[in-house]
Amino acid sequence: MAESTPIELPVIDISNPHDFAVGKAMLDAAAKYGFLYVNSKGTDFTAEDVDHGFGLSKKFFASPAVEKENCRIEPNNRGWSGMHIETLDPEHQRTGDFKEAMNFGDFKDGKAQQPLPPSLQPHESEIKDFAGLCNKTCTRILTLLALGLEITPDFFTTRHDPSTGPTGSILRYLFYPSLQRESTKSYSHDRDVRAGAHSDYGSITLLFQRPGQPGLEIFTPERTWAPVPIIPGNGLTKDGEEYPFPPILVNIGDLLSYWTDGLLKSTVHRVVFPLAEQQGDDARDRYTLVYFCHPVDSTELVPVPGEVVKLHRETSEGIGQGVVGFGGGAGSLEKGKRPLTAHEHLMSRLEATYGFKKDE
Ligand SMILES: O=C(O)CCC(=O)C(=O)O
Ligand SMILES: [Fe+2]
Repeated sequence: MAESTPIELPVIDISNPHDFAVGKAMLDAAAKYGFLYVNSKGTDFTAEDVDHGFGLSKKFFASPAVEKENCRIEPNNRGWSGMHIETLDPEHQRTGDFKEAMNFGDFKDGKAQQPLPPSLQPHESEIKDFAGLCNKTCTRILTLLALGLEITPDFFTTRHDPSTGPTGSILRYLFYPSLQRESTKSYSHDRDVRAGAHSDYGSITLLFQRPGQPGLEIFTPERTWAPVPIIPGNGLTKDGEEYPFPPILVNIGDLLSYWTDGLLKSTVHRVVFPLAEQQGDDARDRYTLVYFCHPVDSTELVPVPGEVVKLHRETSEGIGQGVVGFGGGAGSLEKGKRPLTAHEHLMSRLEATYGFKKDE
């Protein structure tokens, strides 16, 4: 079986979040693929920040299971989920995802609002700082998307400001053990996957990856699975320089797709064991850091204003056909019904994935 052709996505420089042309380029990519890279130079991160984040994640996943057990994931989506606990594509998966994850919710006055395991307790402020940098980078991206949509530049950022109220934003450490680990013994190539096909729930997602640890694939408009390279193109920036760390992969989530009536695409993706890994020549653990950015819980998802979304709404046939993010589009709300809040939108998605309702 041949590995399919990798997808080519644009790499966008977000160092100036007020550049209209960059906003348009970002909107184009978000509307066409739902995925794009941002150049790691011109974000709010240094290579050291990112290395340090991965270091903490490794330390956590290597810690004893009994310590992680005390931080088990809760219905608020915070905490640790062990191997096979999450099943992102329950219709097609026989076994849960071949991964472990640790989710951190909002920090308040510098403190995590959830139990932290002993391996991470001494690092609370570093984790908070990393989440803060993620939020800052998302502010740049959301400003550029607003420019592209020709609405007030702070339309999204004022609604994603965690200092104004609780949000559903999550920083997530992920660990996908290689096929040489004991915990992947039961893996069967025909039936199993590292993370099942899914779309993300929030506004935008940032994904940090490590060189040499591939696995992400996206479902293309041609209805094929395409691997996403960790470092795109020839591995260098447009100016022929090396990236300080692999470009951050950004994707649009269901909520932002819903909010823009499907103009921005929430693209289905999954994580697999790459062919080389399956053939046993190149066993690699994969670690990723993910930031799911969500609006403040109380945000009402009234349709995003402006001519760009309006024109899309008038010309698109997608509304109500399951391609505009979960639950139709904000613009197709029946008369007399109140808009969903960001919190309600998230809860409906989480219930569909974890089935928390069933256990209540
Ligand atoms: O780890 C990855 O590569 C992707 C993770 C992901 O898609 C998710 O957690 O939603
Ligand atoms: Fe995802």
